[in-house]
Amino acid sequence: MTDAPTRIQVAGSAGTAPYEVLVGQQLLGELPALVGPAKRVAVLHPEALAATGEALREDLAAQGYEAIAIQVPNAEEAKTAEVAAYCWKALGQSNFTRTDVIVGVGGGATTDLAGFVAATWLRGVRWIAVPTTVLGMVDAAVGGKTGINTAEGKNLVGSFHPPAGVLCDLAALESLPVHDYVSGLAEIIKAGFIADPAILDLIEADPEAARTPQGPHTAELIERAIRVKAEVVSGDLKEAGRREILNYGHTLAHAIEKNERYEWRHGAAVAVGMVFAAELGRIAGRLDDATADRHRMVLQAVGLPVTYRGDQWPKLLDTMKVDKKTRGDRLRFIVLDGLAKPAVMEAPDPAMLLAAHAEIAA
Ligand SMILES: NC(=O)c1ccc[n+]([C@@H]2O[C@H](COP(=O)([O-])OP(=O)(O)OC[C@H]3O[C@@H](n4cnc5c(N)ncnc54)[C@H](O)[C@@H]3O)[C@@H](O)[C@H]2O)c1
Ligand SMILES: O=C(O)C(=O)C[C@@H](O)[C@H](O)[C@H](O)COP(=O)(O)O
Ligand SMILES: [Zn+2]
Repeated sequence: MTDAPTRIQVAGSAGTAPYEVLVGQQLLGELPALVGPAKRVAVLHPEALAATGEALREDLAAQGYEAIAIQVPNAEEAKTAEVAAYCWKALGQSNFTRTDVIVGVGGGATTDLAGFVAATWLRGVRWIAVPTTVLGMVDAAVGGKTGINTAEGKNLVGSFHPPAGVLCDLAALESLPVHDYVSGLAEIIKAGFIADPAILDLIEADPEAARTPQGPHTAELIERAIRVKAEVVSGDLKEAGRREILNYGHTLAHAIEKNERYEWRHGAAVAVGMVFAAELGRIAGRLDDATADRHRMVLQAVGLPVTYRGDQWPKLLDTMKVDKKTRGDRLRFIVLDGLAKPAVMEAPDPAMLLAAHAEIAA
């Protein structure tokens, strides 16, 4: 017998339906109920999860669905217009209609792509997220931000298209390489700094344990971070305001990812980006020294990076200009006015940006 899963509600907004995020073990039995009366199901998965994708496809076929598997490249290589076009072709060739359903199984890159394909195919079909990384569970699969990258930057094309449900099967984390597991901790730590400091206390108490799925607080950390995300997106699906707090650390992070040709994991870049944002807050006199220093300590304790090459600043600054929070020529950053007090900093003085950069420059 497995315990009943935890169910976290995400409210519908802007005309979208509410849905649940389930966290537990052996959740795939929940899939048919979510798929509902569709005739066809497309299981979109990365190369690394070929066996999982095929097992899921077979399972759905055994339940009577016309099930196809669409294999896409691992990680950010999947978040391109070319791969999206490949998926559209597969859907077209299987006569995929508006009542059919896409299931995205994988990390955040895969679910971002799957959601985007679902948002654009026939102007929108239902989709279900089955995240298999820490980062996917606590952040990417929840909230309906879907998208792909372009040559100019990260996530520049996309749509708000919430899933019909999210199944976080913690058993999937057993096969995740430690580097990827730890990368996901960055978004959990982000949730700690912007909204739920108990997360930071749990990680700081035993950072080594936080690095593994066997740690005593794994489920609690994941559920706490999901609750933060669910609460925020429930009130502001389309990022008209408060949702911007989820972008803490991301302005610089996305520029680093692009600069590294997406060879850095998103979470690693977010770790550096949060230290930068904390320094910006400190330099502006908005954030106390202890909270700013706490960023470096907790991130380093779990093995995340807190510095980046110092010679890249002009390129990073240039890329930050296309960040989605930018308005005209005004760069905007999420900073902290204190622990769990996120706020927007509008058009900071370039000298302040440079000073914050000096604090993260390796
Ligand atoms: N939509 C959102 O709100 C949102 C939020 C946060 C991040 N993101 C996006 O998520 C992406 C990062 O996601 P990620 O950190 O999950 O990385 P990822 O999706 O790139 O996955 C990392 C690697 O792990 C493999 N993998 C996935 N699950 C596995 C498993 N269980 N066992 C073994 N290998 C597995 C993947 O194939 C990939 O090679 C970025 O593109 C980021 O922009 C989106
Ligand atoms: O859900 C959100 O809103 C976020 O900003 C969560 C981020 O962790 C995530 O990386 C998101 O994809 C970034 O979105 P973007 O709008 O800056 O591309
Ligand atoms: Zn992120």
